[in-house]
Amino acid sequence: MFAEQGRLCVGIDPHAHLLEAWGLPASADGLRSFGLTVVEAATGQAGIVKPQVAFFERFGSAGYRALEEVLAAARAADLLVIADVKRGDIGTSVTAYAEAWLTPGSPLEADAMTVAAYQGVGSLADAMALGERAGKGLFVLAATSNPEAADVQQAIVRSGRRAGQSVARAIIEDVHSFNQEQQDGAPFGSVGLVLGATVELADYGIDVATAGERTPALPVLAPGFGHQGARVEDAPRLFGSLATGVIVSESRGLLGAGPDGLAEAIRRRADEVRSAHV
Ligand SMILES: O=c1ccn([C@@H]2O[C@H](COP(=O)(O)O)[C@@H](O)[C@H]2O)c(=O)[nH]1
Repeated sequence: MFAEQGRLCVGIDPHAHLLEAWGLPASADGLRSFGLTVVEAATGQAGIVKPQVAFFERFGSAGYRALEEVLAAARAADLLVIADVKRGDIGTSVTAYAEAWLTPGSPLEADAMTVAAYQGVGSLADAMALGERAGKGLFVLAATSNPEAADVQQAIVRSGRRAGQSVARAIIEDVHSFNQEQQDGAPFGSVGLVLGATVELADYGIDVATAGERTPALPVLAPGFGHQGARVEDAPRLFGSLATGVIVSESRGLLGAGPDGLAEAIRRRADEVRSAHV
């Protein structure tokens, strides 16, 4: 999929101001139209879409019904779907979240989901194993794109085998250990990281020159392009050896061109991503 369709991930973030600009109602029907329009515009141009589930949750069960249709349409169009849900909890509960989003045939089936390791990467172990068995993926938040997160994510772990590493670095190492244990000959691990394109990974004690030299390779979901200020041409410098696994994720910067100019904006950004050799 990476080779054929490239690494651009188009966010499906139906902000209220975008619904209005697109001439859509602020309702579950508006979300459905918005999501289906993004899916249509991305098809054949980008390989991946990422619905931001928060916007659908605002409309309760009707929002979830709209989301189910958008997920099904994206998967039917052969787009990979990353459900941006950022779930985290004790192990048994986070596993139930994984069952909801990663079980084949489930109403909310996606190809991957985002999860939070605040309760420890170990709390995600069963969910990660479930994803691996189902041929699905998880992206664990590590160094996120929002500036408020730096204090927590750069904090130094005090005990255990990751002592002395930043929280973000420790999460990367734990995820890599899981992928190594599961290794099945696939070039990429089933679990990846969220590493924002707005941050300098050196500030987290991560050396991008070597961080990506791993087998299996680490998938990286990289939000922060466009509206948050990161530029596609900077991706090779920002991610270094991790760049082979980077998914360039952008929402508002592309969605602002919609609905009429969205397909063209996606086409142009997908070309930029290819030219940047990410
Ligand atoms: O570190 C993170 C993790 C997730 N996000 C999500 O990505 C999109 C970004 O939207 P833009 O409009 O391109 O800024 C949004 O859904 C966030 O919740 C992130 O930005 N940073």
